[in-house]
Amino acid sequence: MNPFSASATSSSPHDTQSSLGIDQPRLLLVDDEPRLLTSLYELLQGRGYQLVTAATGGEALAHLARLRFDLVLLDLRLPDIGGHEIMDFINEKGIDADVIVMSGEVGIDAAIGALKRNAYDYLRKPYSREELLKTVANALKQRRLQEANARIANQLENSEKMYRYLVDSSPDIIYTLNHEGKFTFINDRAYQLLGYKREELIGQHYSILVHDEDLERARYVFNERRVDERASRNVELRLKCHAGANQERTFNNTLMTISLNAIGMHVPDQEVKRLEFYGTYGVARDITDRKRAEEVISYQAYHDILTDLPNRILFKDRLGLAVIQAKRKQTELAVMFIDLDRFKLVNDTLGHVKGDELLQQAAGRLKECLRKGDTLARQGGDEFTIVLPELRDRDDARMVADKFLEVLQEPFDLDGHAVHISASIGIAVYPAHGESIDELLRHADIAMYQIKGQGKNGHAFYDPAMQDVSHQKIALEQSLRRALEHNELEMYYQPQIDAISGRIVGAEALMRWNHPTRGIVSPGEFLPFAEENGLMLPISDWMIGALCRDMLQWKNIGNQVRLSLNLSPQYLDRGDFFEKMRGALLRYGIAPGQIEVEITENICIRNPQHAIEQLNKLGQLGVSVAIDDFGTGYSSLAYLHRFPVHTIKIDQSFVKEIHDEHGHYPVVLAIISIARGLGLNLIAEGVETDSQARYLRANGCLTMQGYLYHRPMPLGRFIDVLRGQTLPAGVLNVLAFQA
Ligand SMILES: Nc1nc2c(ncn2[C@@H]2O[C@@H]3COP(=O)(O)O[C@H]4[C@@H](O)[C@H](n5cnc6c(=O)[nH]c(N)nc65)O[C@@H]4COP(=O)(O)O[C@H]3[C@H]2O)c(=O)[nH]1
Repeated sequence: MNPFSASATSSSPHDTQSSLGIDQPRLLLVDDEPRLLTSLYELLQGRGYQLVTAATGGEALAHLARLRFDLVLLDLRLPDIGGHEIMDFINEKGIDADVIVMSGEVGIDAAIGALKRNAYDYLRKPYSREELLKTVANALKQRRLQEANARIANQLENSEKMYRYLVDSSPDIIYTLNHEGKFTFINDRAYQLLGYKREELIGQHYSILVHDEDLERARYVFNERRVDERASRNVELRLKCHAGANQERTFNNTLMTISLNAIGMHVPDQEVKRLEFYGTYGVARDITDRKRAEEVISYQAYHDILTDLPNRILFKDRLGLAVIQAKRKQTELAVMFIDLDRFKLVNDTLGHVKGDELLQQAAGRLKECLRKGDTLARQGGDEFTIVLPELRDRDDARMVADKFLEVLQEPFDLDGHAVHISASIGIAVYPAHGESIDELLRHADIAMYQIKGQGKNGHAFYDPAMQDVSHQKIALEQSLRRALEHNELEMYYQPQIDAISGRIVGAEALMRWNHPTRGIVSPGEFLPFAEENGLMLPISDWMIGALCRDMLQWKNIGNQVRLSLNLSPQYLDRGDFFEKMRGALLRYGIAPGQIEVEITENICIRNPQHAIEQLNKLGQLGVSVAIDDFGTGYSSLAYLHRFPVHTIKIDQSFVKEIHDEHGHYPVVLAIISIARGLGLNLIAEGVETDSQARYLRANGCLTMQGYLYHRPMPLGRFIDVLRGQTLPAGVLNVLAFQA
């Protein structure tokens, strides 16, 4: 039994921890010769080693199985199990311990056998103490180095793994190029983004990826040699993707925009003692989506989304450039201002969606009339502007304008509705009509308004005399405001006659403006203007008050005829219209049943729900509703059921058609039968001749309004006429004639 084995080790029986590094190296001393084992033990003791001894092969194997050793000092000749067998055991079990064989064997075989079994060294007994100590120290040193190496190798391997993982799972393309610009490494992302496999790119020149137009810029980045902060950063380039192979990108699989950072790679040159360039290292980020978003944003900033045309900002820019060019080349250019006539009507009647569709179709037609280099833009609403650079002469502009009018005249198909519109076009020519952008645009606008004022559907070149017209407009606005303040407005009344009895059954209130210098101005001249300038609401407020005051005077003569008043769409749209009306009737003590409001068909379709509510409230109050100008608007018959309508007025344009009392006028007949079918009252407007009156009467329209009976008249005269109701028919006619 080994005398040292119990005391020789302080390790726990299950201790398998290496003694190198943290603890002292652990050595197993194996020798069957007690004296040798003791002297070996004593020799190594106190030198910082943990020592375990074994006197037999079996004992040695037991220790090896239980503990981890750094070094085994092994005698070959043991009584039970030989040294070689112990080494075989060590090798087979993969025990990580170095072995120094100490043997008295003189034959070479023992030494060869030991070295074959990976012995660290072979010491022939008797060995010198120094030799043994040195060999042990060397073995442990080598072992320490090996372990350190293994640790470093392991760390390197881990770090390599980590970097490879980071590189391959990076959202960016990461690559290296050699000094010739050929790929030496590229990560997996290249395949996902560009559609090229790694092996397709390795060895290829970077230029196969770069968009031709960007090659020049790419040269600097892909050949980047700098490594400091001056190295390329965030350089934008377009790369070509592998056609078809790209699965991830759903759009634009031919080009990808990247933002590229690159730095040079260098190795120390031993001979000349400086850094030698051997390639570049780069990271490319896919910024296609961002670029796209930026492009969309910038496109939207300069284009009209509805029609896809340049907007006013881009137009001004283009016009500015065209003016500079024209100045340089001393040529003329034309600026046009187009406003679609009747667009508002379409928008109000068919709704905004159809209105938008009309604008799109109109824009498409206008675009087709242009040459390359011309710019068509949408200013907003139904207004378009055009610049025709390098005009040969004004006839060119005239021809283009004619073409515009021609293409817009064709009916537009809006979901089965054939819609007709026209346009008013104003033209200003550089330099004659202005040299600055604003001047040209303003003058084209003035020319356009001139056409509008002249009945629309045409074009006109700017003329300085037109300035007067626009000044007149400003003056008109000012004087209309003054008219309200100075009480220059007045209500006239036109009687409505029962054709059978010849009696006045109602009257239509029509507004007049007693202009201080122009005399009596009819509403057609100032009300549309008031609508445009926000004056319609105060004017309508005034109208309600004036009507109520006037009606009090009829009341005083004991007359109860019904009064029709015209209601502007803007007024009906206003939330408090109903309250105003009710308040006024209450204040003046007027019976609502005496009032009928006239609305045009278009009002019913503009905002049907609101209109229905307002008109229903009026109906509940007792006020009745008449549809004016019936048959001229866009309303469909279906609306008649939805509105609380009591009366339809046949528009005077249809009445005018009647020349022969025995003729056939289908539109008039259709309107009469609609009124009859729906149980509505019917009034014919603009009756001027006996034959018209007779035709209407014969076909069932019994209430007439028109010059044949009475012209619209001021209140005083109207009251006289009402008083005369009791007079014989002949006297009535004289009164009518005087009016
Ligand atoms: N040729 C001819 N014309 C006749 C005859 N009988 C009546 N007229 C005219 O025909 C127009 C009928 O009025 P409207 O259709 O409601 O059309 C009106 C109405 O839409 C609007 N309007 C008139 N007064 C007011 C008002 O107080 N408020 C609002 N919102 N609109 C008004 O202005 C339009 C034009 O009014 P006025 O110039 O007064 O023109 C009136 C009237 O003077 C005739 O036998 N022959």
